[in-house]
Amino acid sequence: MIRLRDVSFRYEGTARDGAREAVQGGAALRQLSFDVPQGGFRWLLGPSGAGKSSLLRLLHLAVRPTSGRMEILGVEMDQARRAGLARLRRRIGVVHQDFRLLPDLPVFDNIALPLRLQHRPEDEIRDEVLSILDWVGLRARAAARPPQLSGGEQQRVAIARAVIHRPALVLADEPTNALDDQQANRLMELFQDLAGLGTTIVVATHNDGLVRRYPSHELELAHGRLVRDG
Ligand SMILES: Nc1ncnc2c1ncn2[C@@H]1O[C@H](COP(=O)(O)OP(=O)(O)OP(=O)(O)O)[C@@H](O)[C@H]1O
Repeated sequence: MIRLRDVSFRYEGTARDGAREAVQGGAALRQLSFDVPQGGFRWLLGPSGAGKSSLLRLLHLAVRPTSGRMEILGVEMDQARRAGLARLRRRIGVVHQDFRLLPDLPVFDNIALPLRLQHRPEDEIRDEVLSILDWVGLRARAAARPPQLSGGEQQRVAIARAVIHRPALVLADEPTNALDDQQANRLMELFQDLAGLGTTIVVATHNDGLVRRYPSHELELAHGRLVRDG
């Protein structure tokens, strides 16, 4: 469950997720109020600069609202302590626009990371990673390093890493921009399956064709404001 009430956000410091140094400017997000129920799917739409990535950063707890109230997975942000936030973030899977894979680690270990953070037994990790590598069609590339992969392959690794630990919330920023139509359709089927199992999913995209093929509830931003919720 996500709940925002009058949430505004202005870049003033450096984002914890390593976003570029903040610059002076207006509010990136203005007075957003919306809910997403557990297991809900939302398209996040709007032109470049509308605030989609900023909203995903906020939902990923990489930055905090400048004002307003925000509840993520049942935790009210005001009350959340730093330790609690780290725990909460482990229940969120993210596909970053620029993938953010660890370049020196093999594909296998990149995907295994969220499971290792959960201290899962290595044999279990091996089974889970190999099975998702099959699903993304990259088992043969398990030992490769991310820089040796194509953009589409890297994006599929990023997707596998985001969902392997069955997070309660998945946030994806343009997760199909390096995929062909068939791969994008398979990703949407995965998202639909995950939502059916109770995962909340928010996907920012400019892929109009995909949105037409998979019509769903839309959150649309313009100049940092929510102009559509339906
Ligand atoms: N780290 C930052 N520091 C300062 N301003 C930022 C930062 N990141 C984004 N902005 C500004 O916040 C506003 C919203 O940007 P954001 O990246 O959230 O838009 P977007 O809808 O995701 O765009 P795109 O579709 O191009 O990714 C823009 O005015 C942008 O310049």
